[in-house]
Amino acid sequence: MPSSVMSTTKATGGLAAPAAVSAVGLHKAYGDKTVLGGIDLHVPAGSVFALLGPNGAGKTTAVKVLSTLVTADAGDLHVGGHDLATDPQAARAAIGVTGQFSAVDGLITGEENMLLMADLHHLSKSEGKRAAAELLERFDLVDASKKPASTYSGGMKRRLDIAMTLVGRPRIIFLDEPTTGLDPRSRHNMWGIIRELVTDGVTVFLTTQYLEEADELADRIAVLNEGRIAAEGTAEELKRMIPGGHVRLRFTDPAAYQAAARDLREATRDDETLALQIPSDGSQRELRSILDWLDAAGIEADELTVHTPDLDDVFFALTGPSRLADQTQENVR
Ligand SMILES: Nc1ncnc2c1ncn2[C@@H]1O[C@H](COP(=O)(O)OP(=O)(O)OP(=O)(O)O)[C@@H](O)[C@H]1O
Repeated sequence: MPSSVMSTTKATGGLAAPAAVSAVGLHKAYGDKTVLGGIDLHVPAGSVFALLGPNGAGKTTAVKVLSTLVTADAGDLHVGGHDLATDPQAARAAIGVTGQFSAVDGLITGEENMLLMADLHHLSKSEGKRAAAELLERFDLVDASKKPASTYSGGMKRRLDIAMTLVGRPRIIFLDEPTTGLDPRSRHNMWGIIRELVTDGVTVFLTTQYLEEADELADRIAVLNEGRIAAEGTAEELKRMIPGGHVRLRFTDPAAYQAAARDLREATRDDETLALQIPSDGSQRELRSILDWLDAAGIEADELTVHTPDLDDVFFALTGPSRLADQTQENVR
């Protein structure tokens, strides 16, 4: 199981920040199939929010509803401060959407796609040309700009899609599975692009099946399973929700190791590396009690590391078959 040395907690985006996207009781059914069973979402402005879930969980449906492409059956929904029920036009003006339902037209060139977008946003000819040139440059598409988009690689198409979205200068961007099908290099490029958007103050609402992606990018993550939010929090909070975390103490002095091992009965010993593994949720309270205990016993460990389960563990525990989910519920603190 991958481990991480304590210290990195991402910014939470600050819950006090005004919500760029908020949903209370979002419900959507197709016929008698409930796709979203009354979910709540809160995305602070300027943050990255990841909706994580397996195939068919309802991620795309959530994006379609929140980006006004599909209407909800129920729910109090606000995007960019606008009520989707009463003012969907204003919400639409604040957002950009890219993803599985890409806007890229393969028959025309990248540049023509950009200019078409500029037209749709009522930019003047010169403004449109300037915006297209700037964005094509920014997304490394200048060389390909005169070629039909159908000849672009998957990564180039996604970049063009985002570039087209940015023509309208949206403050909130929905990215539906932005890196699905991309090779590792293109995926990392896309992550860089997303981080850059956030630096510019844009709020990013992304859906993904990749835990690593949510872990890399998101301030907060909601795990969607069968139309319900199974868990919500920062990556670190989610990892702490499931068992498997521990604190590892490593010693160089065999006597100190033996003394600690004698007293810490719940610890698993590794006599070869002089390391003790203590089950722990990695919380500040538990770490303090371990440190206090070491101090009181006059024992000095040479290294203390906190190992938390990774998001894969969280994902499987929360989105697996019901039996597994029930078992996890019992373990959630
Ligand atoms: N227009 C529709 N009519 C009927 N059922 C639909 C429609 N759109 C989606 N669904 C159903 O809703 C469920 C959720 O679909 P959705 O596309 O939102 O899931 P997802 O989490 O985005 O999955 P994926 O990762 O595969 O894209 C699926 O069972 C799907 O078949």
